[in-house]
Order: sequence, then C-alpha cells, then structure tokens
Amino acid sequence: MSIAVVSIVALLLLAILYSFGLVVHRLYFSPIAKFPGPKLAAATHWYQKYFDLVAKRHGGQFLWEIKRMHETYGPIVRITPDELHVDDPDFWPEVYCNNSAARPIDKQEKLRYRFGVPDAIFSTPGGEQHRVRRQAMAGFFSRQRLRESQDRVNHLVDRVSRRISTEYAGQNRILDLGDMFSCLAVDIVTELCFRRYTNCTEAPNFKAPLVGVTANTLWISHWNSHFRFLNAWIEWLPNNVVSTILPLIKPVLDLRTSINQQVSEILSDMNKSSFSPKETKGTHNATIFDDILASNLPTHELSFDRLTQEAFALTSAGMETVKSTMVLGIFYTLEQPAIYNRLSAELTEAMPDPTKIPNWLELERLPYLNAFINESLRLGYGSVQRSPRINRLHALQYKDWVIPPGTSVGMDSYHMHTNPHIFPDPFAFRPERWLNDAKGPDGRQPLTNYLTTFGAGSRICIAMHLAYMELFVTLATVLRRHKFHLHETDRSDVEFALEMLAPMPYWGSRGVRVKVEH
Ligand code: HEM
Repeated sequence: MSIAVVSIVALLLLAILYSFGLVVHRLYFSPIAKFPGPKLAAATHWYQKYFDLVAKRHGGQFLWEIKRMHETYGPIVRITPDELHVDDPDFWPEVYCNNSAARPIDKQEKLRYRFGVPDAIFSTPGGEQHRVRRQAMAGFFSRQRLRESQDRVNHLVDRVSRRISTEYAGQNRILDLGDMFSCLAVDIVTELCFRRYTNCTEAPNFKAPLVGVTANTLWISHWNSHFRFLNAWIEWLPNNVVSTILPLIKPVLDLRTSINQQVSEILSDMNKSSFSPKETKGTHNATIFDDILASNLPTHELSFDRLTQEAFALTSAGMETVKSTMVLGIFYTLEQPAIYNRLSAELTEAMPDPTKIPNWLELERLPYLNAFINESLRLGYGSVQRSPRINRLHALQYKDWVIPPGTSVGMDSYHMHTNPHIFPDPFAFRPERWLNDAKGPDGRQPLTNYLTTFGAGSRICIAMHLAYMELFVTLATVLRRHKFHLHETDRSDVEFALEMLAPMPYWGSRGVRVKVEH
C-alpha cells in the first residue's frame, strides 16, 4: 500500500474516532446531557440541518419539529447538541431579560456571521459589547425623536397613496401589497436613518430590485447559517465577480456600495474642522451616523466596516417584518367584512378629511386600530426563529431543572402567540381580544405582556417605536383612503407555513394581491 493510501485511511479512521467520541460526549457527558429530547437531535447538528434545509423539499420545518418535541418530551427540550428550547410563557422574562455587568447575556457566536454583518448590534454575541454599541444608537429611535420625523414618513406614505389612486384605482390592475409595503418600508428606513432614501416607492409596479433580492435572502438564510463559507465567499470576492456569478444579488451590492460611499464621505469629513456630529445629533438633519459618531464609543468601534455593517443591517431588518405585518392585517380586514367595517368607521370619525394624516399619538389613541395592529403583530410573529440567549455566569432554574451557566436557551413567538391559554382560538384573527384593557390568563398582567413580536429585554427591537409609527400611520392612511378587493388570494397566502427566519407562507404563494376600487 502506498503512503498516500495509508495516510488517507489513517485520516478517515481518525475522523471516525473523533466523530464517535464527540457523539459519546454529547450524549453522556455534556452539561445538558440529562435534558429530555430525541437522542439524534442531541447527537448531531445534522438533525436540525435536515429540517432547516431539505424536509418537505424546501426546508423551513424545524419549528414544527420543535413543537412535536414539546408534545412528546414536555416544556423543556434539548433541540440540538448545544441548545435547549422552552415552551412556557412564564419563563420568557427569564430568558429574554436585561443585560448587566453582573449578568451578561450573550447570543451564540456561531450565529454572528449568517447575515454578513458580524459587527452590527444584531449579530454582536457578547453582552457587554452589545450594550455599548446599542447605547450609541438607541436615542435615534426614541419616541420623541421619531415624532419629530413623522412628516418624512407621511411624505412617503402620501406618495404611495397617490400612486394607488392614479395607477390602480378603478383600472382593474392587480396590486401586490407585499411589493408595495416592502418598497415603502425600505424607503422609510433609509430616509430616516441615512437621509437618502432608496427610492423604491417610485419603482414601476413597485417591483424594486432591491426589495426582491432582500426578500430572497430570507429563502437562503438557513443555508447561510449552516454553511458560513457561502457568505465568506461573497464577502471575499470582488463585487463585479459576484454580480457576474449571481446577477440576482446585484441590487444588494449596489445598496452596499451606496452605504459605503456615504460612510466614506462622513469619515473623511471627520478630518474637517467644521465636522461636529455632537451638534448635528438630535437635529432634523441628523443621520444614525451622527448619533454613533457623537457617542462615547472608542475609536476602533467607529471604523468604516462597523458603520457600514450597522447601516446595512438596519436596512434589511426594517423591511420584511414591517411589510408582512401590514400585508397580514389588510388581508384579514378584506377577508372579514365585520373587521373592515368597524375599523373603517373608527378611521372615518378620526380622519374626517382623508387627505390629512393625523399625528401618530392621536392614531395610537384609537382603540380598534390599536387592537387591529396588535392582532396583526401577534399572527405576524415577527421573527419566528428562536433567538437563543446565553446567561454566561448564572444558572437558570426552570421548575425542577437547573440550566447550567453558558447554555443556549431559546423560545419563540410562534409558541407564545399560539398558546391557547393566553390567546383562545389562537389561529383566528380577532382584534377584539385586545380591547377593554385585556389581561393575560392570570387576570392581572396586561395581555400585551405576551406579545413578543419585537423580542424582549436588552435586545428588544431597537426600532420598535419606528415600526409602530410606520404601522399606525400607513395602515390608518391606506385603509381610510382606499378600498381594496382581494384578487386570487386566500388565507394560505398569509398563513405561516415555512420558517425562513421570518414566517413565510407555502412555497409558491403569489402573495396578497388586490384590485383597487378607489
Ligand atoms: C414589525 C416590525 C419589526 C419587527 C416585528 C421586529 C422584530 C425584531 C426582533 C424580534 C428583534 C430581536 C431579535 C433577537 O432577539 O435576536 C429585533 C431586533 C432588531 N431590529 Fe427589529 N423588528 C421590526 C422592525 C424593525 C425596523 C423597522 C428596524 C430598522 C430600522 C429594525 C431593526 C432592528 C435591529 C437593528 C435589531 C437588533 C437590536 C439589538 O440586537 O439590540 N427592526 N427586531
């Protein structure tokens, strides 16, 4: 036998031995070996990969598998070799809690690279680093600052509404609500955060390439999570090579180029004596970069890479979530005339002149609109993928179980929002469940405490107030001004069937399409 063959055989034997040792360790000696769950899921990450990538042809099935595990093994299960999952609403505040120096709460390091923005706050694993990075941006998304920006949101909503009136109303044309609201959501984020919007709301038929590609990245999000080298290749190869190999992602690269250019300009301005982000911060002209640069972050946190990653993450995070909530809400108002009539009556009274958009605070005081938005957020789920937390220093106690420090523990809003003890008849869209100061099952806690669409604790959605402002202003305006009819669309086009980080309907759905009466 040649040396080469001997070496290959030896390497194979070593690999087999290593794998065997790893499986034995995971099953019998891991700190979480005693937790219930399928042995195969505890032994190998390929169990999750199968459900994420290939089960039922398109993957996106791990959440349903987790649900099955809970039905078999109880409220706490080991779903992968290194992660536990809990299905118990009372435990949510323990897992998604605030982060402090004495109690650092981390995210998994391995999830850091899945969106190609490893240093954006969303991906930052370490609790301490996350806290300082987040503090630098949080003020930008305060309610007070956002209220001052409502005019800019109104302007974009008016533009979309004008297009509905002039290009679709009474013309028997089909309007894809998903495309329209995605365009609006991206333009709002880029206008507010960077003061240079992407102009997607001008795209013919609302088919902006950037929006299409950003949505498509969700369909490959599991592949990116499981096989990090895919993203690494895209990062490493020059843009023109990537655009040639994968022409579909060119609009994303263009957005990156435009963000890169803006950040370069800002960083070169820093050398000028007139540059003063501390003065610009908080003014009408401020961008998110002014806030970050005026913060107390150390210089190495203000690098070109960090700023561009943060900007790119904001643009992507603010699209699919907002769009799917709006689409789902409008679908149900059109499917259930009783909801439409009640909402319409409230909006007509609150907006006697439909051309004037009330301010956000006034809209928030409308009880049925509020209930309707809460219900859209409940069945929209936000992100349905669990986002595990790691309590680095302290053990957690769940009933008789002691969860060792450093263990990844996840929960998700699908299990929370479909829990029949909290939300009876959970799959029915019923805004009424939120009316009259509704309470949770203990009769004391507000029902809104169980609405986890925006996450909770120190990593709760940083732009939650912006999302609420978008939802109140857009839904009130569009539903007050226009009358839609569903076109070849039914419940299956909004019902959650595939977990692709965001909740997606069945593969092949053509989305929610309407015709416009006026
Ligand atoms: C209905 C709309 C939205 C929903 C349901 C939503 C949901 C969420 C959730 C669940 C998280 C926590 C993720 C985790 O625990 O890992 C999150 C974080 C985040 N969201 Fe949103 N989001 C929405 C809108 C937006 C918008 C409009 C933006 C950008 C302008 C945005 C930017 C972010 C960022 C940057 C984070 C990371 C925060 C951190 O790690 O501290 N989101 N969002």
